[in-house]
Amino acid sequence: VQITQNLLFSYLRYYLQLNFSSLSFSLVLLSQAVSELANPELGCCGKNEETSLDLKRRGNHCFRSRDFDEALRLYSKALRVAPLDAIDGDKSLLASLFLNRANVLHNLGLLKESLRDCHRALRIDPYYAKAWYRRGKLNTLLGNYKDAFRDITVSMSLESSLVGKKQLQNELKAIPDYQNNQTLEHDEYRPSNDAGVDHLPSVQMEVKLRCVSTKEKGRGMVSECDIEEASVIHVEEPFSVVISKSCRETHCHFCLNELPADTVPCPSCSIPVYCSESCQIQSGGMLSTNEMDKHHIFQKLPDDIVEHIKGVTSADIYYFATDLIQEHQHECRGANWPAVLPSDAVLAGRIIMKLINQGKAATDLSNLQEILELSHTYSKMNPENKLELHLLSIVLIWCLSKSSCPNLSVCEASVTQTIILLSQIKVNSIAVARMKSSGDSFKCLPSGNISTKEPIQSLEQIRVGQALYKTGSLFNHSCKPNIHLYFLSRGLIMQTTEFVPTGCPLELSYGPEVGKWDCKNRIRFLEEEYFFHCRCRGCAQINISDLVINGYGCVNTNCTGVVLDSNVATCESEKLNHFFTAPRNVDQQVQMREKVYADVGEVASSLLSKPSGSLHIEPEICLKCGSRCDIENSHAEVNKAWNHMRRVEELMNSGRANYSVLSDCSRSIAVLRTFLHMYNKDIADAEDKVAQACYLAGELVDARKHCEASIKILKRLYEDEHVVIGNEMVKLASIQLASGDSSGAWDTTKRSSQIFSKYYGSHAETLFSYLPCLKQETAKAVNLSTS
Ligand SMILES: C[S@@+](CC[C@H](N)C(=O)[O-])C[C@H]1O[C@@H](n2cnc3c(N)ncnc32)[C@H](O)[C@@H]1O
Repeated sequence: VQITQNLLFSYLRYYLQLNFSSLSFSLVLLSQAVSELANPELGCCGKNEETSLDLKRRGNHCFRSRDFDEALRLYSKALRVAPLDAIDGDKSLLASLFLNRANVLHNLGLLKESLRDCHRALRIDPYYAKAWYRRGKLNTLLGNYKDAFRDITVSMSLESSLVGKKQLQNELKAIPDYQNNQTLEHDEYRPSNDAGVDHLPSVQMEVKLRCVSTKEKGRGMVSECDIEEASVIHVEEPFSVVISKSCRETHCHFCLNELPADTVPCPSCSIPVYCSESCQIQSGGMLSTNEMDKHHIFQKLPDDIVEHIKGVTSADIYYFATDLIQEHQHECRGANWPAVLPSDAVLAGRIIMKLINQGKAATDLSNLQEILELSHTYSKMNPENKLELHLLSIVLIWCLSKSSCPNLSVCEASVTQTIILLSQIKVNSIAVARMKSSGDSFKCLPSGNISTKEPIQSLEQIRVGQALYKTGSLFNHSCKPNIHLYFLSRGLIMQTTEFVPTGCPLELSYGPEVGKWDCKNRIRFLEEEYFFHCRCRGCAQINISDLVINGYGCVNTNCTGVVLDSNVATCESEKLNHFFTAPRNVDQQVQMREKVYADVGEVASSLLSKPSGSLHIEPEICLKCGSRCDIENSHAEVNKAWNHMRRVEELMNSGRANYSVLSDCSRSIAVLRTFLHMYNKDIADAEDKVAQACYLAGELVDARKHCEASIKILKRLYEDEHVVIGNEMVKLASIQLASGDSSGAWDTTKRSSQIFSKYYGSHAETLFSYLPCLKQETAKAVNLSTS
């Protein structure tokens, strides 16, 4: 650590001489990470028996005082730090912790989770009578009577006292269908564990893609055939993935799905947690095996019961997929660098180790670029970004070589190649996202009713991880994408959102989209985050959305024209000029001219009532009637209205929404509508917020009015069937449902489902858990109103 720090500081000093007066936030974080690496207190992420025992004692205390949530938390924490071989009394600490947690889960009504924990306790200790007993009870409750009978029989065989045996005999008799169970033949044991990783759909045989190269965008994917809308065009498992730091305690470190209550810890370090054994093994490898043959104690039992014991306690079923390179294994050596370093560096570490373990990368990493074949934009990065990459790569190579790969040489080649790898990760890795499930609107209550106490659902994504997909990274960006990307577990799925003719580029959005931001903001974002100047159709052609999204209204109250500020006007004029000045051959020029006239014509006729091609863009001048507008004044009024809206929002969040608050909101919207263009996105946002407030206050007629107003604007900014519109329609449907308009709600739900399946195919209902619930509720309401 000392050597690395010295190296880093000399590097820093060198760069600071080159006129770096202040360090960026990420560099401050990096230097903090290096100090943490050097801190012996924070340096070990291994197991700790004492801490685990203490957590167990505290968990027991909470269990006794019936604070089951806290007991669950403490036992799970204790499991994370319990060493594999630790003993508590005469039992394995791990096994007893799993059983204690099973008792808590049972009390919380989480029967399947509890059953899985019993199963875990028994795989560690097959003689654990209490675990067999608990398993039997749970299987009885779950209706698995045959298993219950066998579990309690095993528990009875391990029980030494006569009283205990008698009690268990009574338990056996209480199992329904007891007589039948005694005569049932043995059948294969089916494990009840492991939700497992979702399976990816297949791409239809006829969909064919090709990689082509262009001067403007480098390599990119195009279709080799006509592809229908909503077709799956590409599925891929990642080359490597890393979980987001913010999701470490809430999501599985392998499949990135939400963690269940019965989390599975890593057997050899205290950092990752998994949703199942299968994920743990795929990520970190297999540690323990079961030696069932030595269990002479069970030999007196009938054959079917012995088979049952083997089935429950055998570890064999978890050996599948272990030929994969486990991405966490090299991190699992007691060092804390994977927890301390930024995600980019941990991902780079995983990629390097995978390639070394596969025997592909040289130990000085000199062939890294050739193997990965990824583009990068190192030369376009600013010096501070570069400095960060240089420092990170030194730290990473040092950590890898010290903690897990002594063959890896810390030399110029390995550091240089790692710098390039980090810059490749910046532009090629993809954020793995999930739809946010907590805080969902109209949560389905157990009764199946929809609660109007919750805020309306909003389409919010959380970034659960970062992954490198080798083919996925060949798809270029467009602010008007024709494909959409989503995830099942770690797997990526790409689907067309419109008909794509043969030879057409297949492009997805890296974040910015027409309708979400105006052109200058999209361009700035892509330059800052991805270091390229966007050359997509959305940024090259004039479109209505870019003109109105941040536009002001005309001073002439009868005029529907738009007024632009100087930034937007400059950006939009450049688009117009670019088409006529960019060097092209004559054919192309004619084609482009026709195309741009067609687009401008569309904009002009629908919004500006100008003849095709006569569009002239000037700041502060209405594009339709030519009146001059005082944008500074409009801007000030709009800001005042927004400040007011924000205050109102705070009141609403603290539950103090009432009629006067709502009428204040309506006044603010009126101000926005006076000064902004009628399709300005701020009005849509404000309408949406007010709709939500009205919904919460039970003012459903107003809620509907505002929600519909928001949808109307969004349809102008995006396309009619954009997923954003689908999301707004879900809100509208819930308002319609609450206000008794069942047929309207039914219709809206149907339309939103169509939109979601265009974007998420058959997985729409799995990914948006509220959709089936809403469908069910609207169908029920329609049936009620017609019967
Ligand atoms: C994930 S890679 C896509 C594949 C890449 N074109 C290649 O050759 O490997 C992202 C890089 O592609 C280029 N790119 C993608 N979309 C672009 C766009 N709309 N305009 C210009 N360049 C683009 C940029 O160089 C960007 O850094």
